[in-house]
Amino acid sequence: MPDIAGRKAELRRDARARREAIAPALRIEAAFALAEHVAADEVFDGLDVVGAYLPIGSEIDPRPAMTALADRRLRLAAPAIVAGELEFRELLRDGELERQGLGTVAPGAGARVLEPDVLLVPLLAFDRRGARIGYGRGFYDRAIARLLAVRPRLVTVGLAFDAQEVDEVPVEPHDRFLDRILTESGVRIPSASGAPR
Ligand SMILES: Nc1nc2c(c(=O)[nH]1)N(C=O)[C@@H](CNc1ccc(C(=O)N[C@@H](CCC(=O)O)C(=O)O)cc1)CN2
Ligand SMILES: Nc1ncnc2c1ncn2[C@@H]1O[C@H](COP(=O)(O)OP(=O)(O)OP(=O)(O)O)[C@@H](O)[C@H]1O
Repeated sequence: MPDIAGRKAELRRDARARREAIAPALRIEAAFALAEHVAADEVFDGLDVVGAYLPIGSEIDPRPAMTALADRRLRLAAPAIVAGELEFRELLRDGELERQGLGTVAPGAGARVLEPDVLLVPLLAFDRRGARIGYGRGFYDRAIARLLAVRPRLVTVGLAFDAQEVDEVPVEPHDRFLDRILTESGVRIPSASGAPR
C-alpha cells in the first residue's frame, strides 16, 4: 500500500483525467442543473456572503449557480491568493479581474475583502463521507480552518460532476469533510462533516 501522499497523487491524476473527459454538452447541462439545485436549496437561506470561484481547466462552471445565489440576495466573493493564502474579494458586475497566478483570476486588491458564510469548493474527487481532494496545495483546507475561527457556522458545499465521486478519498488530520455536495444530479448530504475522527 503506497503512502497517503502517493495515493492522493494517483487519485488526483485519475480524477483529473475523468473530469477532462466529460463532454462539452454535459458540462453546460451540469452547470445549469447546479443553478437549479442552489436556487431550491434551503442551506443558503438567510446567508449573506458566498465564497465562490471562477472556474479553471475542467472544473464544473459555478457561474450560473452564482447568478442564482445573487438572485437570492447573497453577495458573491472569489478567492485571491495573498501571501500563499486565500482572501475572498467581493465580485461585482463590471469589476476588474486580475491574474492571481496558478491560472486563476480574481477581483483586484481594491475590492472589499469579505468573510464568507458559505463556500462553494472546487474539487477533483469526493467520496460519500464528504472527503475531498483538490490540487494538493492545501489552499482550501487552510482557508476553511481559518474561516471557521471567524465564522463557526461556515457551510462548505463541494461542487462537482457525478463522475468525480470515488469510493474513498484518503484523509489526513488537516482534511475537513464537506457539509454538502452538489452535482448535476442533485444535493448529497455526506455521511460525515467537519474534521475527520
Ligand atoms: N477555480 C479555482 N480557483 C481557485 C482554486 C481552484 O482550485 N479553482 N484554488 C484552490 O486551491 C486556489 C488557487 N489554487 C490553485 C492551486 C493549484 C492549481 C493547479 O494545480 N492548476 C493546474 C492546472 C489546472 C487545470 O487546468 O485543471 C496546474 O497548474 O497544473 C490551480 C489553482 C484559489 N482559486
Ligand atoms: N489547516 C492547515 N494548516 C496548515 N497546513 C495545511 C492545512 N491544511 C492543509 N495543509 C497543508 O497543505 C498540503 C496539501 O494538502 P492536501 O494534499 O490535503 O491538499 P488538497 O486538499 O488537495 O488541496 P486544496 O485544499 O488546496 O484543494 C498538506 O501537505 C498540508 O501540509
